[in-house]
Amino acid sequence: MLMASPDKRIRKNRHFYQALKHALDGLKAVTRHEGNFRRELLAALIVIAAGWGFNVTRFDWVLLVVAICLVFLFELANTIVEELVDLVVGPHYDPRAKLIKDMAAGAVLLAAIIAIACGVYVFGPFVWQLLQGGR
Ligand SMILES: Nc1ncnc2c1ncn2[C@@H]1O[C@H](COP(=O)(O)OP(=O)(O)OP(=O)(O)O)[C@@H](O)[C@H]1O
Repeated sequence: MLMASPDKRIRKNRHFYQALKHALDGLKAVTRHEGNFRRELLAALIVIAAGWGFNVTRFDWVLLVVAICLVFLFELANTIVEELVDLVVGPHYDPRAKLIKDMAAGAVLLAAIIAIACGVYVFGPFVWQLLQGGR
């Protein structure tokens, strides 16, 4: 279960900075408590470093950034679904809870497959060239 920030206010945000702080609190919580999110952050940093190293084209950068954002957004949505299901169902087995969580995990899996396909499209030719050069 994720831990909320200690701020106990439940009324509407009074100004933009308050809304921004709460949004950042949410991102901080998911980064601190979700191992998958941290692993994806590390993978994103490696992909960005590889993009730099191989000096990929602007189009390739767009593909990589969209792929990275896609995975982060789906992982965030999956975490929200898990938290909501746990809030409603609690520590009990419920076949609908299982279905909902499995579908949310399936959505992350699809996003990850799309991201991997983008990675193979961008880096595949470089890796192929390296392998050819090594022979
Ligand atoms: N209340 C429940 N009733 C039935 N099945 C559940 C319930 N909670 C979780 N499950 C099953 O256990 C799996 C893991 O659920 P859990 O909430 O622990 O996700 P998780 O392992 O933290 O996922 P992630 O790795 O994406 O964070 C779910 O995909 C689902 O199949």
